[in-house]
Amino acid sequence: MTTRIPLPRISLNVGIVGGGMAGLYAALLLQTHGHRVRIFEGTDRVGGRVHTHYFTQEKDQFFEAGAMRLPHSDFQQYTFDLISWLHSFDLQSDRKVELIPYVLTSPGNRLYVNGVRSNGYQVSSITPQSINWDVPDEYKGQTAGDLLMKAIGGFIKKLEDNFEIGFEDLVKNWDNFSFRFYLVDVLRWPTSVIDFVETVTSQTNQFALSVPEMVMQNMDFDTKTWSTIKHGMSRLPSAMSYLVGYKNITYGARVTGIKNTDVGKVTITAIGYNGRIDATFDKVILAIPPAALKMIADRPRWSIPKEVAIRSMHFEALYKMGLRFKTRFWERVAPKSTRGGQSTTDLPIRWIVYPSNGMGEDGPGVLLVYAWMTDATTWLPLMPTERRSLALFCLAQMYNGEVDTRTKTKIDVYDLLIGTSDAVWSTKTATGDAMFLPGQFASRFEAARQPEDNIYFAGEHLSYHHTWIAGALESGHKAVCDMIGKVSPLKGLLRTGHPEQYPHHIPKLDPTLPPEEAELDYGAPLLLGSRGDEATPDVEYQFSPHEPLFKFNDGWAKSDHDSAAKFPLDLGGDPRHAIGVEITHLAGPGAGSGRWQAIRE
Ligand SMILES: Cc1cc2nc3c(=O)[nH]c(=O)nc-3n(C[C@H](O)[C@H](O)[C@H](O)COP(=O)(O)OP(=O)(O)OC[C@H]3O[C@@H](n4cnc5c(N)ncnc54)[C@H](O)[C@@H]3O)c2cc1C
Repeated sequence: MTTRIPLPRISLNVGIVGGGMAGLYAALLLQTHGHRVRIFEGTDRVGGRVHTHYFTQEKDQFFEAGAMRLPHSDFQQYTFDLISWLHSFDLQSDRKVELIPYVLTSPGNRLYVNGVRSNGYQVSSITPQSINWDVPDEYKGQTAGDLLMKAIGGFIKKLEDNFEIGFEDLVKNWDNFSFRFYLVDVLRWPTSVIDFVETVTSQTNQFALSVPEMVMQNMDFDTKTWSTIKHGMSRLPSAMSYLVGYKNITYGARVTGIKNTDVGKVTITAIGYNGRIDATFDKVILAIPPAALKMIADRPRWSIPKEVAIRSMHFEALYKMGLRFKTRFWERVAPKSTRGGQSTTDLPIRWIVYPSNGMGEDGPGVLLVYAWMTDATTWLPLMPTERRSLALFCLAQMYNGEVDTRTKTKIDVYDLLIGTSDAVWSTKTATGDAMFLPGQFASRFEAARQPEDNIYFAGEHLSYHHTWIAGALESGHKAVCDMIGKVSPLKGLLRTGHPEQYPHHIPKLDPTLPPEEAELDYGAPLLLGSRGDEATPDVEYQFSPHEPLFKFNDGWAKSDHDSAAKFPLDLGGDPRHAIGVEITHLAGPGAGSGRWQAIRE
């Protein structure tokens, strides 16, 4: 039987700043409850920290510059529910979001730490003894995994039993302490043991984060089954933006001003190469990282705790380089070939992640190196070509001289390289990932999430699950609930199964239908923009073009019901102002031309 959710008496016009996962999710949720949205995205693409870089359009020639894997834990249900919700639509094949297994660890993964080569499959089984790490005798035979679980297992158990009580307890008792302090002063671990566990299971200085942050990060990794998205994680924001409706998104629009109006609405100012737009909405969601929000100077001043939170919530840099080689040599090398998973080293590259897509295939393949925190920031001052040289130098230490079992030739990563693309997620561009310092869950989190008049806040940093897509979705859901009252998250009709098994017909999206008629027969009145888009008709806006070329309506475009479609869909961005990620492509000798080239995105 079909339950229809009635259209709300008042359909709100909501401006959303940021087209990342939090912003897109909030937009879809609002639309399914009959509200209209316009997303302002500063760059020329949606997805934010979900960003697949495609070296070529050939199969599996990509790397994930941002999010790459999804653990099947209870806490990640937001993401899987969203994906099954997307399955309710008859999306065309290049927008379908299909899960494939992600291999977290695999036989043949390596460990190269302290100059010792060891088996990195199940890296948590490494003991200090096995890699000559000098620790007091009673610790020599203990594995990194056991040590870590002894430290945090009790906290994780409490969270699993009852998340709310467990988390409150964790914050009340331990938030003011760094994880390192807890290990030294409470568990009395010697520094050498702490350094061993940190080096092998995480990244340099990660134990400087708060106890709750470390517990949450490890809890999410303590999951057996993982997935990734076939053909790249960008499929997810791409499908979402299609459903939001292309005409409801303005790209290249960096928001620089937010004002409360006298009649209780909110005006957003966005700029780009093509001009400036001022648009007034009933309500606004700011789904951008705090470093980006902080730099919007022209906005209301909120409470002291809120302003301190915006200034201080801690983010850490992340660094990834995708390297495309002529062969998937890591799958063919003797004796330690591998399919998927990751190797660990104390060399600057820290982790080598092997692709879970295209395993066993012939032809070129892409692997990536991945560093967090201090291990990431040390890459940033280097020139792109230096970064490439360093990555290759480290990979050569891991593989050069070993034999490719198929060609019987020696592996030389320099010769095999076709090209690189590296992604710098740094606080310079207002990203990285939220990783809270001591005291920040207790003193910053609630203040930062609190709505202010008609302004609401979202982003992974405002959820319990930092560094995950699920956290961004959870925050988008909370912002929408704060705005319109409690609503359910987006869920598929069935939790599992293929679209063909859904009990209702799968609606075809018909762009000619007006939105009011475009209802899914299982319920929500759908204002999804891909059908009957009318681009927020009641929104008052002014567009001030930089160039006469863009002049229409005597130099100002003002919305009304007849000319609503003129709402600019791209302000052109501003190449001088980097938002999000800096991506640099370098062609290697294997690219064909023999010249090594650099292209900056
Ligand atoms: C390297 C890396 C690896 C990761 N790995 C995983 C993983 O394996 N699994 C997982 O689940 N998660 C992973 N994550 C985390 C996940 O990607 C993020 O938690 C999530 O995507 C954050 O979404 P968001 O909407 O909160 O923020 P964002 O994605 O940062 O979105 C914010 C958007 O706002 C835009 N913006 C910023 N300022 C302005 C402005 N002034 N005006 C207009 N627009 C603006 C930005 O361009 C961006 O599109 C990873 C992240 C990174 C960086």
